[in-house]
Amino acid sequence: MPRRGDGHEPSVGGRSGASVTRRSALIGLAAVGAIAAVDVGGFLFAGGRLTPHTVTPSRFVDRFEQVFGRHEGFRRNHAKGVSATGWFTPTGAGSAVSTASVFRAGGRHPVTGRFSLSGGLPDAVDAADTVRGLGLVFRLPEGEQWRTAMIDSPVFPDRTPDGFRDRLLASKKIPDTGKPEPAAMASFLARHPETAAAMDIIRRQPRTSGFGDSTFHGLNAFRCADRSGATVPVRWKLVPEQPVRHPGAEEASGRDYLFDALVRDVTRGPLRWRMILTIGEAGDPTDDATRPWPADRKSLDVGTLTVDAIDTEAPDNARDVNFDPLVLPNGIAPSDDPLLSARSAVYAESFNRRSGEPKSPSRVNVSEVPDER
Ligand code: HEM
Repeated sequence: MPRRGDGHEPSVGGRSGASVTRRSALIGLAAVGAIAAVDVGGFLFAGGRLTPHTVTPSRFVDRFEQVFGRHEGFRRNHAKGVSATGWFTPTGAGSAVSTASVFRAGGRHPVTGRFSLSGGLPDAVDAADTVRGLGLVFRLPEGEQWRTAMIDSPVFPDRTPDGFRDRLLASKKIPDTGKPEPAAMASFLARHPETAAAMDIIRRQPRTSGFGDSTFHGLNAFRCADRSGATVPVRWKLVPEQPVRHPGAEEASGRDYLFDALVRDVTRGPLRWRMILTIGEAGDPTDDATRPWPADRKSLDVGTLTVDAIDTEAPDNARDVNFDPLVLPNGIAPSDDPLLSARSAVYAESFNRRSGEPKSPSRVNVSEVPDER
């Protein structure tokens, strides 16, 4: 089971300045998954940050399979999950920094989401300290989309795609003990002090009780552009409106207890999160997701995400979406974060592999969740 800071968190890759072209190419694609087939290889290497000698999308996905095994039809990371639907209501505050239609006051945009746990095991046992994920597709006017995938950690453990791929191996569990080889992780951390520092930050964040009271962080920096063309660096997060609880470890029980609780919560009424856009200042790192920005940075409350339905993964719902973080609307562009382009390319490789494989039922079947524990 992947744990916070142990090396199984999803990571990303990067490219700068190409979002408009990519977005334009994607508008009008009817199938949400079709993105995967568009531009994996060429775009990855055109970015110049990944080379065939280091990380390729295929080698990266091979690494996930090496660590977690090959589970046909499932995502190679964040394999266990459920589909969700709802909508996003902008406050209009985001229009101060971005022309994106998703931030314009007055709209209500349909959203498809997916709640997940990190790691490549589709039948993983839910655990309190496994990294929680939320992927979202915002369906915007004129066929635009915004896709983002976030986790409940305040920083990412890795600065580069290579670092993430190496960390995965260092945290691979050995069958004898069911734990990673301590010497392998120690050696990795000695070579990656930025990961050691990020893990300290992650460990200090108190755990919350489940998906509904988790804050989900986008972590990678992006750039917003206003009407005059002026740009600012941004990061975003979703902060729960649900009361936050910090349970003791003894509260966690049941193979699917996190997903079961999510299903029950939504049965009682919609869940809501505020989307907060943090505005970076000169000198704030935009190419290093291991480093937080100073706490006093200006932030904007740009809208509310409402989730009112959870569904078992099935054809044509979130199961068949690639939550590629470079599918961006006009008004939001990638930063120079090297994780972004790698992330885009590796997600596409994972998507392409799983799309061509036979499908097994998802571990979490929403209709079988008992009403009460
Ligand atoms: C080089 C860095 C990364 C790599 C290689 C990576 C890899 C992957 C892969 C292979 C998947 C499955 C994709 C699919 O089959 O659809 C995935 C899913 C996911 N990743 Fe990453 N990841 C990276 C960074 C990140 C970061 C920085 C975040 C959070 C900010 C993140 C959050 C997620 C989430 C939430 C999912 C599940 C999305 C879904 O439900 O489909 N990843 N990742």
